[in-house]
Amino acid sequence: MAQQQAQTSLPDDAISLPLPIIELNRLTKRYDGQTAVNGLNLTIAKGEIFGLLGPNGAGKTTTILMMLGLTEPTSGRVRVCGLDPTRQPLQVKRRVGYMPDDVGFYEDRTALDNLLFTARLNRIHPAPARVQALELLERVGLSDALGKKVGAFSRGMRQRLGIADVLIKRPEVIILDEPTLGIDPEGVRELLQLIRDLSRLEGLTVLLSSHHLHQVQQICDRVGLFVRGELIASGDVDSLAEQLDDDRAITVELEVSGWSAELGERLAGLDGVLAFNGSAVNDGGAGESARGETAPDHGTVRFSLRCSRDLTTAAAKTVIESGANLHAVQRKQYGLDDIYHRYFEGGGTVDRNNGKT
Ligand SMILES: Nc1ncnc2c1ncn2[C@@H]1O[C@H](COP(=O)(O)OP(=O)(O)OP(=O)(O)O)[C@@H](O)[C@H]1O
Repeated sequence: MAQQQAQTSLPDDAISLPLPIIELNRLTKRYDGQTAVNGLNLTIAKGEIFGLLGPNGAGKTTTILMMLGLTEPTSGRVRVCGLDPTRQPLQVKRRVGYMPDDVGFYEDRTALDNLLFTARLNRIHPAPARVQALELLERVGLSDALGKKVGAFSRGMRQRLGIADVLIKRPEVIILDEPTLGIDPEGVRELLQLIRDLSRLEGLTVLLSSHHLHQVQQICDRVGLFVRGELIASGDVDSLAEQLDDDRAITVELEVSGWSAELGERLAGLDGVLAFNGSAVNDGGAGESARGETAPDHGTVRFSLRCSRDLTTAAAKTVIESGANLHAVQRKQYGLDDIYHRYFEGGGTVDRNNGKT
């Protein structure tokens, strides 16, 4: 009881809430009557890695440009590090590092020279700039290439140099627009790991735009799904899947020998079955059938049930009780990946009510 009283008497400000670094309220941008960003509300906390995920043309770059003060919102409010980018673009630029999808470097200059040039632009004294540039080149794994001309760099090397380039001014926030574009899978893995380490070690806030769910999933604390200028869901990966897939349908897959039409009917009739599908295994691969009863009697059949609840045990029991042989049973819950493709296939068409398969 005494403990409870002590807890309730704590002042409000004793509860540490994550500090918002980026705040967007009802942010809207229209270009010649076309709405690129529509009433966007989003808060990103200090130290967070946030993934802005969406297909081409969703409005990700436009949102980023508004955060940087490079394009003016039609309406709504943006705050980055507590600053208004439209009115205080230079202050924002000092605190935010931006890496566009195609970073521009002086191709005929070395990696080190390019970093020193950026340092000069940011008014960093030459001596500490050199120390910092060498340190950053090491951090991004380019120490061996510091004297190499950037024109000879691979896409992955350029992106890593791009990260060093945005970090040289020691920003609080880094915004990376499609950072993994055109990099091979191994390079992508290394780059994402680097971004995550930087954020974790230095408390750096990262906003990453991408249309690759897998990449965003690997490193982001939270993801926002952006489609046609609207944020249709945001949260950690699990909560995102829940928000988008209201019925959380589960698929149960069975492989059964000694199949009978009667068994097909019993399985399809289980309470909670939304849809079903069966195909014969032992007939040379042919014989895909939409309904269990058309599969051959006594043969081996792969049967799949889409269910509103987990029917794995009930389905297995039904098979065994029928006297057929259950070779395999597998429960599959659709992940964010399936949901993402369901929403974004067909160029980002979204119909939250009818878009589900
Ligand atoms: N300067 C502009 N003038 C007119 N329309 C524009 C302009 N910039 C963007 N748009 C339009 O706004 C919409 C959003 O574009 P935006 O580049 O922000 O999307 P995105 O999600 O970043 O896509 P991508 O990954 O292809 O860059 C698109 O329909 C685009 O054609």
